[in-house]
Amino acid sequence: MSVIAISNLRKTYGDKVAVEDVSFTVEEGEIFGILGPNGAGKTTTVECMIGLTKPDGGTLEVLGLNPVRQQQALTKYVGVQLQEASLPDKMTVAEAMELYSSFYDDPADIDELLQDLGIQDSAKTRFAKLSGGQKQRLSIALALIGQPRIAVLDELTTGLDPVARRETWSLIERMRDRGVTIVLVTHFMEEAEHLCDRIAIIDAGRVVALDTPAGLAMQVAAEQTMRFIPSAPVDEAALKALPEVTSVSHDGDHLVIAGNDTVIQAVMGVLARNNIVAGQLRVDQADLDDAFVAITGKNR
Ligand SMILES: Nc1ncnc2c1ncn2[C@@H]1O[C@H](COP(=O)(O)OP(=O)(O)OP(=O)(O)O)[C@@H](O)[C@H]1O
Repeated sequence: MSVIAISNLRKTYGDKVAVEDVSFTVEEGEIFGILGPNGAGKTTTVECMIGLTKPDGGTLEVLGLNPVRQQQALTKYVGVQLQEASLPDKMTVAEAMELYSSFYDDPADIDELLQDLGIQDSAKTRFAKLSGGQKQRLSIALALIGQPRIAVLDELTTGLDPVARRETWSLIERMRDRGVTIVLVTHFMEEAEHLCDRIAIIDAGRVVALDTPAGLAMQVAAEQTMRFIPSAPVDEAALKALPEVTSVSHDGDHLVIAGNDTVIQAVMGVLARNNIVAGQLRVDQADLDDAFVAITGKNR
């Protein structure tokens, strides 16, 4: 079941087209990633989705509500953690949670949520004294206090060290396990690959690809490259004659063979029949990073 449906969304600021034409749907219970270069229109898209920004064109429906006309109703069901969210320096974690919880008719239990997110020991700590990781946990807690059905997280792990980032990932997974649908805007390929069920790549205000992380990688995975040092001279003409092989070249002692997704089995078969061992074998397969670069045509 779709919980978010965006169709031909358009938003301009004066002459500047922030979102040209964006359409996608988000299914209940999934982690949906929005990926794209700087200035692609990701934040504008999610701001329109939650009713913070009024679109110039297109239709949006979130949980059956219109974000423009029914924004107030929508806030009950959608938890939001936007870029650079900040609280007064002197406000403690517990005070922030109480303040936010007062906005909702049926808020989550504050102690339970803090415990779940591992910041119960910081309940009396003031915002200014929290570490980057603790601030992120608090922002997740605030996004969840209203027991939302959808959580929108924009650049949640930017600025976090790798350990804190991985901890945040497991929090996001726990959120999903509670049944919350998650829309995640991210710059990190690894994060999208690890967490997202599906990803929309947005470039220059348009969706240029939409698939699972593996599906996106597959779009550019037609070619694989294997490199190895053969234990004895190889009949290169025989390798080149294989239908799976597109090229055979040398890099020092290494033989470099490119081909389709079954090239490895084909080459290994020839080597085995000739009692040749492939030393220091390395296979390079296209990943989401390659897909992103290929799809957007931009190196990041
Ligand atoms: N309030 C605004 N006024 C004018 N231009 C804006 C405004 N908000 C966004 N833009 C422009 O619209 C374009 C899309 O911005 P947006 O913030 O949606 O991109 P983004 O993909 O989220 O980028 P980033 O990854 O850098 O956060 C950018 O060129 C941006 O400068």
